[in-house]
Amino acid sequence: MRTDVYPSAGRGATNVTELHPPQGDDARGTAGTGGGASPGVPVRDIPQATVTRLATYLRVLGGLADAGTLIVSSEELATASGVGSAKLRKDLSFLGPNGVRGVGYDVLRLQARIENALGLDQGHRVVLVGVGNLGRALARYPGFDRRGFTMAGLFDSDPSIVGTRVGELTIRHVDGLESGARELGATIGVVATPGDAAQQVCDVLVRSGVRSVLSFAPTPLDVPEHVEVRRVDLAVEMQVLSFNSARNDELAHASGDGRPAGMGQPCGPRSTAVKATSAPHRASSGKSGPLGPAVTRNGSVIAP
Ligand SMILES: NC(=O)c1ccc[n+]([C@@H]2O[C@H](COP(=O)([O-])OP(=O)(O)OC[C@H]3O[C@@H](n4cnc5c(N)ncnc54)[C@H](O)[C@@H]3O)[C@@H](O)[C@H]2O)c1
Repeated sequence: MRTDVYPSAGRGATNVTELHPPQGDDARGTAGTGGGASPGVPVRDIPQATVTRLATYLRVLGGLADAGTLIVSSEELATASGVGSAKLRKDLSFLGPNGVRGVGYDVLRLQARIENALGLDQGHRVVLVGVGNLGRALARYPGFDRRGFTMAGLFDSDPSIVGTRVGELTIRHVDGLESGARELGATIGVVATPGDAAQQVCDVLVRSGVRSVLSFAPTPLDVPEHVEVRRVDLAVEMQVLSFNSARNDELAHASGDGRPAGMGQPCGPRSTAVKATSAPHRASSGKSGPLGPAVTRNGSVIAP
């Protein structure tokens, strides 16, 4: 890790987070990149854990809106999001008055309110650097667009793929990243290069004016104070799943249902995801499909 360039940031700095950061409600959110017009608490004061759940509510609301559902109760929305309804009401209270007691939430209105708080209402233009196995898969994913993220530019250093197309986009050489990202109006940079190239790529993104970086590289990144970095590590996610599975076994053992404690059944029917999938909670919109993915007890949404 370099520490010379941005001495006030870097690993452990408050603006560098791992995917699924500690869920403590004390951590203040980072939703202040946009929005802020909600008549509730200023977005900078929304706890990070709430910000994460707001993104989940937004996904569920999107499914409801697609299915033509107009109103959803807090219980339905909470169940579909995998949280308790009290927590959901508390989360939504940060956005100001929402919903009508005994009636529910206006789906489109709440969607717009959350988008505003998360800074999504203007949309984001994304440049992706490193169009290898992972980058290519991300570049092809159609789901970003409908959630407000437009894949605007692809960059790589490999001359054998520069000039080739992925979907609608032509891969550009990374030498043109700084001017290209600026010209494309990129607000988010995705780093999918090998670790040894990630810092250099990140520096160029920062110089181009990008203020949010999502990195899949296994190395920590140093960034100036005004830049937000999130690092995604699927191995960490699987370690969390592994831990939860072991904990569930222990709880089952302690409650005497006869199942052995320990990690002996990682794929068994007690896995959180399988259990949630086998008995998914659906909002009673009268339609079976609008909520799409099944939801785990702890709030993660399992994509279909
Ligand atoms: N976080 C996770 O869960 C996770 C999962 C898979 C992969 N990864 C990481 O994602 C990264 C990409 O993995 P992959 O399997 O797609 O690798 P890959 O080798 O298939 O692709 C890497 C791409 O980056 C390009 N590249 C290399 N140096 C570059 C530079 N300086 N500028 C621009 N482009 C450059 C290469 O030409 C290649 O196209 C790796 O760092 C890998 O460790 C993370």
